[in-house]
Amino acid sequence: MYPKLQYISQGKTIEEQLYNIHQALDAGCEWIQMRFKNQTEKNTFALAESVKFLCEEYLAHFIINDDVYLAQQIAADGVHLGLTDMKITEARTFLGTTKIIGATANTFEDIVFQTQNGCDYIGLGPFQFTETKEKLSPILGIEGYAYIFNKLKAEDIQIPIYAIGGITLENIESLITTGVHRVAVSGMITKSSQKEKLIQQLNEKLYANIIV
Ligand SMILES: Cc1ncc(COP(=O)(O)OP(=O)(O)O)c(N)n1
Ligand SMILES: Cc1ncsc1CCOP(=O)(O)O
Ligand SMILES: [Mg+2]
Repeated sequence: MYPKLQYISQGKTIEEQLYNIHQALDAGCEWIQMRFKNQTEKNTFALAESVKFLCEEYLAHFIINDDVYLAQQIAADGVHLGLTDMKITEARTFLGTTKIIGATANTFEDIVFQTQNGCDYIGLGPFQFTETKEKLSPILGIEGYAYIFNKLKAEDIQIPIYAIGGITLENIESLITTGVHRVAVSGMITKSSQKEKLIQQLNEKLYANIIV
């Protein structure tokens, strides 16, 4: 099963991205999503090659944001796709069944739709406001997660779900009360001056529950 913590990379340059990813891996992150927006094909490819090498060294999962072709080209472990990116069914046909395909959802209906289309996990959010992403979907808050997780339970829908969007260490316990046991985070780890301690604390909270 996938790690319960996914780090989404940040950085405006290849160097900044590599620095942040290396730091996250050194601090114990076991799953990296490379998110490098508005870049040339050449830059994105160069970064992806270096990140693949790093993730292999650290035995970490490595997925790429948005770009299914790049994920295949460099043999990444998979891809994360939003509601306006390539369709999950198309990506599955292209990548096959061995690759991880993550899908974004903002509502219960999105989760049902993306799950039926064959994704492996869901990134559900945004939890709260974040500067990391522009054009955010409606904020879910604790109430939104509680509502959606109740419906998932009632309809016995089972798929790994990662909360995302402005999440901090202080939010984890209340998220867990709603049924969330997995998070995808960017700013909290990138900005932390004590990454190793933070990741240890996050994992302690996420793995404290018996649900895996
Ligand atoms: C784990 C995870 N969940 C959601 C997203 C958001 O994807 P998307 O809606 O396609 O937005 P961009 O990240 O492409 O701006 C994600 N990346 N990861
Ligand atoms: C990519 C993405 N999709 C919804 S919120 C978000 C940003 C997550 O980053 P952060 O943890 O810094 O809010
Ligand atoms: Mg996207």
